[in-house]
Amino acid sequence: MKITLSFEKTTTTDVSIMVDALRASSSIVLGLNNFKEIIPCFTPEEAFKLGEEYNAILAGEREGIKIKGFDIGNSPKAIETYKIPPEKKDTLILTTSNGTRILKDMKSTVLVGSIVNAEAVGKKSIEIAENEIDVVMAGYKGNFALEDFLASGEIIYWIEKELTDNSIEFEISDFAKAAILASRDYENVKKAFYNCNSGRKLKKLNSQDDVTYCVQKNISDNVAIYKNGKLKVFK
Ligand SMILES: O=C(O)[C@H](CS(=O)(=O)O)OP(=O)(O)O
Ligand SMILES: [Mg+2]
Repeated sequence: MKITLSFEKTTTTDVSIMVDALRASSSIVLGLNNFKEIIPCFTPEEAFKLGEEYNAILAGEREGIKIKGFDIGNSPKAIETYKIPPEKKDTLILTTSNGTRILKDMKSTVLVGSIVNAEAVGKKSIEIAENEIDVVMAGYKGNFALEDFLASGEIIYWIEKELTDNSIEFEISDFAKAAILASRDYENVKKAFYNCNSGRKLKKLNSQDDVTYCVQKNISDNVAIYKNGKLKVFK
């Protein structure tokens, strides 16, 4: 099994894991506790159209702030605890600056991962991959994002552990190994989540609670799979 780490675009047609730790991946993984399906889309206009078509709830942000006319921002906790009105379907339309955009061009089997489901997504990726798993950091508008690197390291740590425990031969790229090493000290990981660009930006927007929520390790067994334009829990 070959394990790699990439930025924005995947290098495989086998299995990719999209990682946008602050906050899209966490919103998707935890949002699936409340919504049966999440439809990621790329513009607010598209979201409004899909919202009507599916009689769905709208969530998303631009510059970290809830989009005008939307029901929820890109807050994992707000999405997870949102009370769906009886006249609406339990479908969520989600548009964010980075994570949902990254999903668009992936031709592989795509799972969604973060710190909150690192063990679950790591193990599931091994079950379904033929010979390659590529962990893909979403980043921030074309730039490297520290939180995605650290969350990817946590996921790859679990992939390596599972492969070792099951005596499956593997090869991990040096970039992926670097992410594992960087992610081992959990206290430092937490500090980094609060002090990275996205963490500081969310603090300024009074959304630091979301950082606290997103940095919790393995609180969910949900593995989201992106298929036919929809994200659902992969069973
Ligand atoms: O809402 C988010 O957390 C980010 C955008 S920003 O960093 O707050 O501007 O979007 P995401 O697609 O989850 O990276
Ligand atoms: Mg992000």
